[in-house]
Amino acid sequence: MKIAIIGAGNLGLAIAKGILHSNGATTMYLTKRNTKSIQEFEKYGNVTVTSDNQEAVKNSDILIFAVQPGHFASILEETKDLLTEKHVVISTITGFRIPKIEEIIGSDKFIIRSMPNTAISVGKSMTCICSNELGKKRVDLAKAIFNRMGHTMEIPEDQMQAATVICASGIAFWMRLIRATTQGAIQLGFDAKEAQELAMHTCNGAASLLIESGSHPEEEIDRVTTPKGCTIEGLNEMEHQGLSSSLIRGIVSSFEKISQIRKG
Ligand SMILES: NC(=O)C1=CN([C@@H]2O[C@H](COP(=O)(O)OP(=O)(O)OC[C@H]3O[C@@H](n4cnc5c(N)ncnc54)[C@H](OP(=O)(O)O)[C@@H]3O)[C@@H](O)[C@H]2O)C=CC1
Ligand SMILES: O=C(O)[C@@H]1CCC=N1
Repeated sequence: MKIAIIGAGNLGLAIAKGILHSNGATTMYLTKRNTKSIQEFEKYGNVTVTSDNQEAVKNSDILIFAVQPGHFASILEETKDLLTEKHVVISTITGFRIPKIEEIIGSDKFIIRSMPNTAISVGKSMTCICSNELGKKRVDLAKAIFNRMGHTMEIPEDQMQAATVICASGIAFWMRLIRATTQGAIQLGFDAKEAQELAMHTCNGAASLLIESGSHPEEEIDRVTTPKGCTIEGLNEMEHQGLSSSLIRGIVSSFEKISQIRKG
């Protein structure tokens, strides 16, 4: 597969690492305006680093756009005349709806909207996908690409904004929870390194329990909460302090912010 990542920033480079570590590309173009910081990627023999988006588009089939929302329209304008039937346009751009992409490049192109997260760099992204009408013929291809680097779910475009919050921003939310747990562990006497190890592996174990057993979180909580024990004591205190409520409110605020980005 000949893949171009247009906008090799935080997400673009995470995708590049995921693809390179899973040997998912025959050739890869990485673009950004200032290429100095990513020059090292050329050590992979099949990677070309350039600021020339048109060169990347001409020499690739799968185009993954990972630029800031405000830059996307002009980059599509710059490259649209080079798009042919070989190209699959994959956008990761927050709040940029498919009809808006079609307005610029036409509805006769294979368009996929994807929402990965930065865990794609280690092959653990939860990636949501939708497409335009024509792009339905390339959804399986897009899933195959992203399944190599985690788990995918096809969803209607109307749910993409919510998926952005839960899956993409979600990485930051979970990081903060792991960090807070680490701080608690330090207060209880572990050194910082041990504390983080305890927090992240316990988090990993909790997610794996659900993924592998298919059980409901409350079922697993019931298995841990000894009557009159320490777990229920801690859990109830967290809820008195608004743990679930603050998470839900944060998720909704994040969702509303995307509506503002879209209007902007
Ligand atoms: N970060 C994340 O976890 C996620 C981000 N997203 C979405 O992905 C997109 C990228 O986010 P993120 O990676 O955080 O942003 P970054 O700012 O880190 O990356 C954007 C990159 O685009 C490059 N760029 C800007 N203009 C051009 C241009 N004309 N041609 C080529 N490259 C260009 C910038 O480099 P330079 O200035 O050198 O050109 C920069 O490296 C956003 O739309 C975001 O909403 C979606 C899911 C998760
Ligand atoms: O914070 C943001 O706006 C982007 C979209 C999701 C993750 N990062």
